Amino acid sequence: MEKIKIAIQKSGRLSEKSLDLLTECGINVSNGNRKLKTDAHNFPMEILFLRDDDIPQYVEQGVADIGILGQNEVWEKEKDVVEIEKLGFGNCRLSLAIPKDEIYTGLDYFNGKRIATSYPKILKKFFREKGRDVKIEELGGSVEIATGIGLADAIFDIVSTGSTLIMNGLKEAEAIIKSQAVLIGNKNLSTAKTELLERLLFRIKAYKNGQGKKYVLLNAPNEIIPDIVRLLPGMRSPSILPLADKGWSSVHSVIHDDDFWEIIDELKRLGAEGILVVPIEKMIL
Ligand SMILES: Nc1ncnc2c1ncn2[C@@H]1O[C@H](COP(=O)(O)OP(=O)(O)OP(=O)(O)O)[C@@H](O)[C@H]1O
Ligand SMILES: O=P(O)(O)OC[C@H]1O[C@H](OP(=O)(O)OP(=O)(O)O)[C@H](O)[C@@H]1O
Ligand SMILES: [Mg+2]
Repeated sequence: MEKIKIAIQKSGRLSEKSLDLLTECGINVSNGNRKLKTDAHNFPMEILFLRDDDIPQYVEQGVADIGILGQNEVWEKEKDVVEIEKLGFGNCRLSLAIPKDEIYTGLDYFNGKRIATSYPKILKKFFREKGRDVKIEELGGSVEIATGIGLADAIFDIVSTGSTLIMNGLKEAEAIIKSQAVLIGNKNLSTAKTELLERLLFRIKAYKNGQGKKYVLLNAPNEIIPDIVRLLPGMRSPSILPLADKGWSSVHSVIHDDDFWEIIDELKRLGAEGILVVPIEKMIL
């Protein structure tokens, strides 16, 4: 039987979350013995553990059929691959940063300056579009050190919390682009592999749909049910079941984490009782 080959990061920011996603999709992978290639136990899938920089090229060539990596690497490598699905982790931005005591005057500040980065293509394209002339110093990593050692006047690198910038005496001047982990794929997958990809995607979407949502069950007197339904639209509409206690119903619905507490407060104010909140593992729409 044909297997789909997926490339994930061997060790780094995305490794654990990539494996966790496969686990959430019911795909069991054992990687205890540092093997760089392994088979899933219960899905026709082979997992390749690689440097994230190499994944776009391998997916383009078909060495791997699909891969998980940051959009930043996909954009930088400019390989002929398709972005299939955003995965909702590895969220970060690519930013220009300068020494903290400098006065930032807008993009003109960078005219003629040396900027250190591991993302020269993205940076070159950005300044070309903005019509500014900069000198790019390409570095493989530890980019934040570049200004402190006199290699560059500014840097362009990944920022998340901003603490690496602060620790290295820098401040964020411009956030250029946002990135997150994505699933990418080869453009010419066989029919069998496309079917396997569809099965995987179905599971990824079911997992993603359940993220950031809660299942809520509550009891309420029938006269306030219309108000509660207005608050809890649910997926289609909430389920309403009569309780053994006449004049009362049980309402079941899905709510987003974002407005969770506001809705709970309002439900209580309306007179709902016995509110039960349950995490959602998967949701198939
Ligand atoms: N601080 C962060 N917060 C969130 N996501 C991040 C952060 N740093 C990096 N990422 C994302 O995770 C990806 C991998 O980051 P990591 O630092 O592990 O890369 P790397 O050092 O290039 O690894 P490799 O050894 O595989 O080349 C990045 O390309 C980016 O998409
Ligand atoms: O804004 P922050 O939350 O501080 O995160 C940003 C840092 O995270 C990444 O490095 P990582 O820690 O993955 O180490 P690396 O240099 O080995 O890639 C990135 O290259 C930045 O240096
Ligand atoms: Mg890398």
